[in-house]
Amino acid sequence: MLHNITLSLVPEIITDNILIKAKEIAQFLNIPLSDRREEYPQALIWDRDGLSLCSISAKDGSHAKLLYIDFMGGKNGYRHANDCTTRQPIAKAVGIKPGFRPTVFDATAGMGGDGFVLACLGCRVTLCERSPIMYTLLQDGIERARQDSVMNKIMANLDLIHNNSKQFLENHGTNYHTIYMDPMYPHKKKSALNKKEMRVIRDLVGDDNDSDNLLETALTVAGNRVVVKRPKGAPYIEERKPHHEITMKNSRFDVYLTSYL
Ligand SMILES: C[S@@+](CC[C@H](N)C(=O)[O-])C[C@H]1O[C@@H](n2cnc3c(N)ncnc32)[C@H](O)[C@@H]1O
Repeated sequence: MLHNITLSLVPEIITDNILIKAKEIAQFLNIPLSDRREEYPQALIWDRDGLSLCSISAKDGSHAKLLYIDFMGGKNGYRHANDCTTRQPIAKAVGIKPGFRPTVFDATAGMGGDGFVLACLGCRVTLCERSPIMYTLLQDGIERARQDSVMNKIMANLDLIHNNSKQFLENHGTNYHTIYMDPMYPHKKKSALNKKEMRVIRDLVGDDNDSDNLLETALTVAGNRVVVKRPKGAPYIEERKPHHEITMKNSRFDVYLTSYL
């Protein structure tokens, strides 16, 4: 049971269908569905824009959005419109080549941003997320994008599953050319997590301290390669040196080629 969080609907969107769906979400998350969100420090608020995780002010019950997944606007919309070329580092890292689009298992879906870019570039991507709240927010973002005629074509490349990726890969991992991982890096100082969203996700899901086990499994099942995103200067997972690295301003991709293992 998640503590101190409720699901709350704004009155103007309430219909019978939405109420049914809201009850399903509350049951899945094991949280109350309440119209008294001022009694909770955090709430998943469902309004005309969709679902967002919000902090609630104890003083006056006002809310501030912490996490909201939008594939059509914001950073994702910008990347789709202006930055979706096969020259970008993530495309090279996962093994996109002229005439070849790898199937990708994104083992650490998070906000879905990296998986979305790969879907825009024509890869079939399976997003896997173990945090029930992150999964619920992602599902909502994907469903909204599917209602848009342009986005729907890209979203057809994206599947979403709720699971621990290690467990899923043990049974189905050989179906993918590339396994992609971007685990939360255990920063000592909070300030090192520069993006506000990443700080919120870390508060929600904690550090992904089991990423070494995930990498081990990924390396045994991936068809072609495993790609690990790391902050610049971070040690390799398990001190395992990759076959090559692609470096960017603040981060890098460690690329492990399964044919050389
Ligand atoms: C740093 S975020 C990923 C950000 C993502 N690349 C993006 O573009 O938004 C890491 C996410 O991976 C998820 N995660 C970590 N280990 C996982 C595992 N073994 N199975 C499923 N999800 C996992 C965490 O819950 C968290 O939401």
